[in-house]
Amino acid sequence: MTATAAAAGTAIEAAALGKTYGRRRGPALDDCSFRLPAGRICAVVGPNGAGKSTLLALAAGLARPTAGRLTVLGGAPAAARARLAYVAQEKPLHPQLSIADTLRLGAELNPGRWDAALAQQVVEEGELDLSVHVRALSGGQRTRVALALALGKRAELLLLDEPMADLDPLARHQLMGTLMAQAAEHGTTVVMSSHIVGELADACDHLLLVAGGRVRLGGPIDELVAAHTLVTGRGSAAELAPHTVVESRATGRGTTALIRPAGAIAAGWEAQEPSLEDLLLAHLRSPGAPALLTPEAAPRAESEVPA
Ligand SMILES: Nc1ncnc2c1ncn2[C@@H]1O[C@H](COP(=O)(O)OP(=O)(O)OP(=O)(O)O)[C@@H](O)[C@H]1O
Repeated sequence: MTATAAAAGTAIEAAALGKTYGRRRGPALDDCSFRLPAGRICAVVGPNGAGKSTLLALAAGLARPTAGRLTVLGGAPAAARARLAYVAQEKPLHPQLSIADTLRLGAELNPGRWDAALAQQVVEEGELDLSVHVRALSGGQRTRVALALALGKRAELLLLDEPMADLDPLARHQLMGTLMAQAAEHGTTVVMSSHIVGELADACDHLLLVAGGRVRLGGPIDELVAAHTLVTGRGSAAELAPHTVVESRATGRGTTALIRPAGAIAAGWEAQEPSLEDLLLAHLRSPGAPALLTPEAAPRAESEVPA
């Protein structure tokens, strides 16, 4: 693959990326390196304060890194602004505008790419009256209007910060369906942070786990899950030494551990594939476990990156 072709296939690439807010604070992001291929539906997961919103704001070009390098759609994040849509956690909209005026503003700000029919469909599926002012909407209704704006922009990259958090289960299911159908039809890359594992397992094919400002896991979800094994046995955790032990816990019957196997698992241990939830919980409980980036999520060597 040529350097240009490789760049065309990359939505976001971070190399030793760092962000510190103010001199007195520790870094919100520290030495983060990863690559997100274009066309993926990527979940950004991590505990409160992990740096997820910071990463999305940097990718949206709304904040600047204090260390390292971040490339979005092949260039600087600010240069990609017209081709990406960002929905912030607090879903900022103009409260004094009606929904109709909000969509009209979306059309004016995105000449040549605005999909009025799609934006209107997203609003109408929520049975919202277009003449109602944004200030009169509930949190979940505001989220719907913010997603209508983002989808109407027909962006190549959607950056969604906890998009579904304040939606009721029906609205969540329905909006997620619209989002996934649109992304599949247009090859859109979607990056969304969430704390709801069920929502991610259904919708996302790629994972970025951030904890303590660092990337702990990155890659296709099925590859990350397949790289781990959940073992249960009467022995002690010490017997699992040849493998990378992400987390081990003493249970009534012996030990349960999530490992990254290095070779065969000894007799006496029952092995099974973990669920995505097993994987996330074990890594969240063991922030010191060695990080894992699959080959497609690993950043390219400097020599492969186009100037
Ligand atoms: N504008 C800001 N000024 C100062 N510190 C900030 C700012 N934004 C974030 N931080 C700090 O950076 C760290 C990462 O915050 P961030 O909002 O990125 O985390 P998060 O993973 O999105 O958390 P949550 O799941 O709670 O939304 C936190 O320690 C937070 O206090």
